[in-house]
Amino acid sequence: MDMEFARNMIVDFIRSNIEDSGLGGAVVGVSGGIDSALTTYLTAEAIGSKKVLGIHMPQMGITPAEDVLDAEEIADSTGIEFKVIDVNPILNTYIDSLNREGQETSSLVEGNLKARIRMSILYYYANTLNRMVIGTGNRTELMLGYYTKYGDGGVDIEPIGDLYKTEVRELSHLIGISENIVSKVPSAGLWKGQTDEEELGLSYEIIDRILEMLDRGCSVDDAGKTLNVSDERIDSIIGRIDANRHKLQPPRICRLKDVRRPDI
Ligand SMILES: Nc1ncnc2c1ncn2[C@@H]1O[C@H](COP(=O)(O)OP(=O)(O)OC[C@H]2O[C@@H]([n+]3cccc(C(=O)O)c3)[C@H](O)[C@@H]2O)[C@@H](O)[C@H]1O
Ligand SMILES: Nc1ncnc2c1ncn2[C@@H]1O[C@H](COP(=O)(O)OP(=O)(O)OP(=O)(O)O)[C@@H](O)[C@H]1O
Ligand SMILES: [Mg+2]
Repeated sequence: MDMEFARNMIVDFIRSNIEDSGLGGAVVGVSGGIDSALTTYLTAEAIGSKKVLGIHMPQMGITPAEDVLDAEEIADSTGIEFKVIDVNPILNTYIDSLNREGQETSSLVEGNLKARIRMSILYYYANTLNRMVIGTGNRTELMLGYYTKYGDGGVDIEPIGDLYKTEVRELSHLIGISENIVSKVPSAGLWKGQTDEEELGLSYEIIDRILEMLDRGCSVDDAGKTLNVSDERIDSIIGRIDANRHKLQPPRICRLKDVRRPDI
């Protein structure tokens, strides 16, 4: 891919979507990870840093301490407005209230809740400031459904949604995002020690090559042989794509056209 060309297209996409909406700017969740770093840089380039609010939302005890420093560095180098909001008190209030119902929970359930709390905070500011929430999902995550529905997936536009994770790294490198952010181990940060590649069972380099090959119509067999990956691993990727396809569709509506009386 011509990365300079892609960069210009993404910047134009952000600018024109915000202009067409009549909204006055952007709100981005800045985790200190590469996806939100790249999105923040491109959004600041598109509409000017003064119209971008970045919000870091750590969960004390779970979010690594260096993430806030990395998020601050992204804000400093782009010149955007920046806030830090601790999600712990909000999360604890939810969990205390829900635990009283006696239902058992899990780190995945609580992690998804945390992602939805972050989404609510971003929309609180988008509503208040008359701005758009900018998504940070990449093509790999969107194809796999590797995000929380209505959590980090609950956004207004997805500017980097057609870049594979490995292309996100390439473009971030090209625009000069600091090496410690570009080379950081990807993590959703939903529970302590979580990493994307451990949960997905393969590296992003391999996943992206599998996705590219499947996209070109290659068989599981061909992809497996070319990449030296077992059929089971490739099937697990296909399984994720199939099981999570609903996340990319609007909720299905039960259509009643055939039973509606013509005189009403
Ligand atoms: N066929 C279907 N049609 C319509 N809806 C369907 C459905 N199947 C499930 N659902 C709904 O979807 C729900 C499950 O989806 P969801 O709530 O998203 O939860 P789920 O997909 O189970 O979990 C989220 C996954 O994304 C990962 N994640 C989350 C956040 C950030 C990142 C990151 O990389 O930063 C990664 C996380 O580690 C986990 O593996 C079900 O409870 C149900 O409500
Ligand atoms: N602590 C956080 N503070 C603010 N936003 C967050 C936080 N954690 C997650 N998010 C939001 O959720 C998005 C999805 O997380 P994800 O981990 O996929 O992206 P990333 O952290 O930017 O990059 P990486 O995948 O390499 O860790 C982030 O890009 C960010 O917008
Ligand atoms: Mg992350």
